[in-house]
Amino acid sequence: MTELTRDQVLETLKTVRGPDLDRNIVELGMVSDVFISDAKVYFSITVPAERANELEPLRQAAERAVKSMPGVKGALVSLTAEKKPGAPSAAPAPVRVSGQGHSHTHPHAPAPSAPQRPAKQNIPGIASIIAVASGKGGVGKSTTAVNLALALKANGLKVGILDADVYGPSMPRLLGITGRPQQIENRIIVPMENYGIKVMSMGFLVDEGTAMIWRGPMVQSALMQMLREVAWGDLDVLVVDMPPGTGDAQLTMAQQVPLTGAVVVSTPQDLALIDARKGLNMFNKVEVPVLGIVENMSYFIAPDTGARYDIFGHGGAKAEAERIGVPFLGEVPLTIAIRETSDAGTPVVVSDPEGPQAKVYRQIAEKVWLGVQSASGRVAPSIVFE
Ligand SMILES: Nc1ncnc2c1ncn2[C@@H]1O[C@H](COP(=O)(O)OP(=O)(O)OP(=O)(O)O)[C@@H](O)[C@H]1O
Repeated sequence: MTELTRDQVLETLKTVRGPDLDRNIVELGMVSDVFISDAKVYFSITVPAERANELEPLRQAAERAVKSMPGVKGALVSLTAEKKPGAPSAAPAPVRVSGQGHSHTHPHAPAPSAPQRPAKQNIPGIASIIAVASGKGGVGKSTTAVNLALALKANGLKVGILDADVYGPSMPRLLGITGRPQQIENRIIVPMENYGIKVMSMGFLVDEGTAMIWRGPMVQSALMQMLREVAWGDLDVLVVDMPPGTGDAQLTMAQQVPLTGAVVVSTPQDLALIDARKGLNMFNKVEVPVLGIVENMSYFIAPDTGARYDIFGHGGAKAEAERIGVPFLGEVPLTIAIRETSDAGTPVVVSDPEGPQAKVYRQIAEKVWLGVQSASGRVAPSIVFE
């Protein structure tokens, strides 16, 4: 088979009409550079910010068109917001961050006036709980959660993962775990385990593909059961992979789980950042300290040349974090390695622990752990991060 070229992709994209239907998206100059790697195609489409929701079908049409090309194994298309020259950036949301202080030299120092959080019943044996959340789906929240957990483990901590994304549990697949957990006395469930971390997910209890209709109270009780009726043993940290979004279910969850802090994952596009800001506000509302923002799919690394391309508007999350005064935890590039290892159930932190991606996650884990220590008012133990 002949190799797929950018021109062929652009030719195909000419069949996708622009929002005003007069010309196609290529002629309208809406398509970014196109990158092809291992028969997977990556590009973004620039749209006016205010029309982003309305233009989601356009993104899907472009993705479908490319995926249907012979020889294409996959496509990742994102919408990027158009910046009007000279337009002021959106006013920062009034995010108050508990426990982060105002010092530039030590962003994690607890603020003396930090509001008292309502007492939630702690879970015996679990020293700290971190939520990994995103304002919207598909930004790589679960991928970040699993690699963060493994990076914390790699540094000697006792780690568990609770997959609270009951609508689309992904931990069984990401960690390559099959089978059902055992139940011991008093309905207590023994968590599954792989790579040295304990895991509980609704995905172990229902068959994949089984349509689950969850109503709010069911979600809450399933979550509470997975949290409190599981033999977690002693954990330094439990990482909770939250369901995407900032609706009632997420809010209740953030309220009911005794969270030490939250990590918000975003992609760099302005549009994703608007959603990320909603996530930050949600934690702010329930007075859970925000440990920081991770920018995922920050830039693209071509696997053949190792060259770096900033096609996704890299840096947006960092700027946003600075603007609203929350720590910026790090940039994770879009790489084939991260995607393929996740799909194979061997996340990059364990499959290539010395590689550049694992290093990024370890650095994020270091910052998160420091944040956890200061949010819970403890002095960081002497764990040495490289
Ligand atoms: N840095 C990355 N590089 C390459 N692919 C990535 C990266 N991060 C995530 N992905 C891929 O993007 C897809 C979505 O990731 P993931 O499932 O982690 O997102 P999510 O935000 O948890 O999604 P959902 O909202 O559906 O639960 C997956 O196919 C994953 O492998």
